[in-house]
Amino acid sequence: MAPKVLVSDKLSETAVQIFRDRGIDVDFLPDVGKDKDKLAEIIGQYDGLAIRSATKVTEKILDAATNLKVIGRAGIGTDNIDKDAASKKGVIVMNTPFGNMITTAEHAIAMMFAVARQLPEASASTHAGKWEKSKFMGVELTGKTLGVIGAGNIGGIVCDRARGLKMKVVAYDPFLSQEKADKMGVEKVDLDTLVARADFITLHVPLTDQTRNILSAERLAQTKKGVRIINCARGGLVDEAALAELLKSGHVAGAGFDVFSQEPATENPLFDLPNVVCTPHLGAATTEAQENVALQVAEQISDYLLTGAVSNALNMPSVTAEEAKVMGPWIKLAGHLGNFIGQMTDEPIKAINILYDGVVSQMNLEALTCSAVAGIMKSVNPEVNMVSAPVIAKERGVKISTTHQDKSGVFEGYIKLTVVTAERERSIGGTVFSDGKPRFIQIKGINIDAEIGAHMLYTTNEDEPGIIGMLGQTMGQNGVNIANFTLGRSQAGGEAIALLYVDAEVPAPVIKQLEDTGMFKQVRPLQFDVA
Ligand SMILES: NC(=O)C1=CN([C@@H]2O[C@H](COP(=O)(O)OP(=O)(O)OC[C@H]3O[C@@H](n4cnc5c(N)ncnc54)[C@H](O)[C@@H]3O)[C@@H](O)[C@H]2O)C=CC1
Ligand SMILES: O=C(O)C(=O)COP(=O)(O)O
Repeated sequence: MAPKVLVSDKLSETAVQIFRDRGIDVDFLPDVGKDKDKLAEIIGQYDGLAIRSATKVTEKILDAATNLKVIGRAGIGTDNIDKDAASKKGVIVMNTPFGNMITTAEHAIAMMFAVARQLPEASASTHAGKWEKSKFMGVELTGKTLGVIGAGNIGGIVCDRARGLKMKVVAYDPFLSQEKADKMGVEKVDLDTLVARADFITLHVPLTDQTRNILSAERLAQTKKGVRIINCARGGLVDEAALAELLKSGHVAGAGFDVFSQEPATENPLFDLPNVVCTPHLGAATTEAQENVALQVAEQISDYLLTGAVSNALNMPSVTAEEAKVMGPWIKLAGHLGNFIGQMTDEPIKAINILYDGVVSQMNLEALTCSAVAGIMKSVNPEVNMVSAPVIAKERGVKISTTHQDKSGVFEGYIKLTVVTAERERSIGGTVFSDGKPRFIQIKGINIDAEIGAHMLYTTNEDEPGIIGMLGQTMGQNGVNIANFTLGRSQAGGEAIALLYVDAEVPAPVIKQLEDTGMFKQVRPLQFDVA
């Protein structure tokens, strides 16, 4: 059945066309995002959701989204999505980090000019036939200092354009390296210095717990008299009430706001103040940007739903379509290795180590690790997937480490997974043969060669005669067909293991019968998702 996607915000119809062209069933309901009850009612039908900023993807919506696999944000900011809840539920969250960055940077520059020359008020006055030539005295941008808070993609473009306008640019961004700042021709400063020196301040940070209220009442009070403040990033970054007071007192000379703490904004302390230019979240509103983001988000969602390729995800490592093809069997192997250990382990896991050797060590290890961890967690929670597993593991305090080397010898590559609990350490190794089939090649340090089937039986015993006969006889008596049988024993002697690949789940009484023989140390039925 074709995957189904809901577009719940006003995206360009290009997105709808792309979904259709790619064979995806799409519902274009651009007003449903604003109606949270309706959205909760229908979201359960969809595998994918394409949104802008109007749709709020809350935990409640995610609870109702029982089939959802991916949320695609046609734009940059994802503060309207409960990403923690999405990750826990295994839903990938993607955005389109570059599609509207130029457009938004241009809007910030436009705001700066509008505020510097009071363009909206001068225009309204002229329209009204007033010709108030002496009322609208402006300031030049040339030679002024621009303080950029957040010098990422949009902030970086703003810096570039501002330098073209002959402004001095100072930037505050803890993740901006000195080398990058030098390359951009900006001075890297701390926030105290920025607010003390800037004639114009523009914000380009995401809204997070760290950035909320970054221009607080106290910070705003430290700004230079006559400063002009531009916010085309997110409402909630600036204390609007405090700014309104500073505008009224004349300390702040002007402000340009595209975003507000409450949106849609019908009331705001900044409204009706002179020299405050407001736009209704138009930062990304150009035909070019809207085409870009619609096209990108539709391609990304389609790629994921149809091929497993992941790009621009915020809660999952990227996997290209090419990688998805080459890595597919290895991702499956990592999952099976994890699942084997998960099914063998009844006590809490303290640490997971994954060794990647040979060809596999050159692959996208993050994705492989997510798959292995998901395999482990699946035995306790079948809903876990590659997105949610690392989050759940972290919540439980499980330490995950990886190592890689290139000396695999007989195999082109292999993965060895070790899990540590308070009582013991368990490990299993596997590889993928040229036929593309994942196999287990080492359990407890004992070499084997076992194909992986949906139903298996794992036994351990003292290495002594009669075991194979007992297994074969018991299975036969109970009508369990053995498709494959793999044995191994430790080189030092003493311990032996068997892995049986059986046609159906081994019933509990059969397990009991084997245990009652007293010939086995351990008898475990195992299931693997080999589909
Ligand atoms: N008005 C509009 O329509 C639009 C608004 N936006 C907003 O602009 C924001 C920025 O977008 P991009 O530049 O593309 O994101 P980005 O991720 O490329 O850049 C954000 C920068 O902020 C920095 N940063 C993070 N925490 C910080 C902190 N506490 N203090 C200082 N800097 C910090 C990061 O290091 C990064 O360099 C988005 O998150 C979104 O909220 C984006 C597009 C359109
Ligand atoms: O991309 C972003 O972060 C934006 O804020 C753009 O928002 P919008 O898609 O215009 O609702």
